[in-house]
Amino acid sequence: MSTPALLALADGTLFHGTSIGADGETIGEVVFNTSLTGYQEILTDPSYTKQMVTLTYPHIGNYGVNAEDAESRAVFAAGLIIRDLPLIHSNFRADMSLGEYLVKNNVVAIADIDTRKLTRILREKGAQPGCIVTGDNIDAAAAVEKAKSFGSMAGQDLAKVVTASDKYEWHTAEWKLGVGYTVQSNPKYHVVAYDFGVKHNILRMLAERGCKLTVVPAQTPAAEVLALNPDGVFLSNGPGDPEPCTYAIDATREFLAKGLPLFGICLGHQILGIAAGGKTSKMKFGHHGANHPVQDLDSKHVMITSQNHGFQVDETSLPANVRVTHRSLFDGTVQGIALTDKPAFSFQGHPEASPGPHDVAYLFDKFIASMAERK
Ligand SMILES: NC(=O)CC[C@H](N)C(=O)O
Repeated sequence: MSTPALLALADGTLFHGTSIGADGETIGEVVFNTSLTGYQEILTDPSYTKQMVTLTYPHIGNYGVNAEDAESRAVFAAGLIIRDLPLIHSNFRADMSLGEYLVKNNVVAIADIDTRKLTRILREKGAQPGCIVTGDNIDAAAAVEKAKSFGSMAGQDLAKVVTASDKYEWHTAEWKLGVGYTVQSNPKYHVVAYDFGVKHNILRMLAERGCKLTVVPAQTPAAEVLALNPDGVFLSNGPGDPEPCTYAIDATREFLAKGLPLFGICLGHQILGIAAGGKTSKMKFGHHGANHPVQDLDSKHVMITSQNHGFQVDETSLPANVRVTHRSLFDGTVQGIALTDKPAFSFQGHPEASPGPHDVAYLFDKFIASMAERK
């Protein structure tokens, strides 16, 4: 017999379904993601801390879960909400089913609800807090109150919560079919990567391109990083609101002053935007998916990109020395910036994909080129 589960939204909407993960309850901000595949990478993306993800694609779990596709050390999403978990999974790389993985990682998750209705609510009203509860005698009114108690993602400094506790070196490069993960044994550049909740594929793509990486905790002062004598500094993705990450914003200002090559992704992009003099704001429901069109304003190329953000850099707040380089073709929001007087640039979406298309991978090459030029 399957265990019942309830998803309650802060606005009082109730979705009755089936528990497909751990028993218990969880609260978080509910966001919808339009990726067709990549549920394992999404669950393990630290940027989803305190967020529960609903996938708009109806069948989730078809190809199971494997040991190689994790994007970090653990599952960070606060919960999973799907339409249908298939009875069987099938893939030559799979070690277990999605349901087994959710139980093993203690993730509360619900299936058999109308995810189209849920997505319409989030699109019209904006991302909102929710609560999933599993079990036979669920108190729906209490679940709505718990959802309301979550408050807002605005103002939450979560990068310093999920970051690594100590600095470490990273050498793993990209995954190759029939080989698995490869190792960078002959690096040309030393990059210090700030871990605000870094996705592993970013580190792998930098290693693949000839970088030795020293990954440092979010609150590492600029002086400690400069003492490592890096060729460039990378600012990672991460959860929460960028504005309270003053430690990272201050450090970034110091790197800008030194003229070090800088590359930021997602939270790292927002931190660069603030450090350069701009402002960020919370979006209505953000961008989460692996199928969002973005235009490179220099080449005019349109790329299909991976996205996961709920905050944005406000275009009108940017000073004269910051140029908008990329734009979302969904809503016109800023997707990339570059400083006109420093070797620093950033992207709001995810050039590392994982999951998603690799259309924006050229930005990693651009970062390598800016380090090569300075050397
Ligand atoms: N993936 C990310 O780095 C997300 C950045 C930030 N937490 C946001 O929601 O906008």
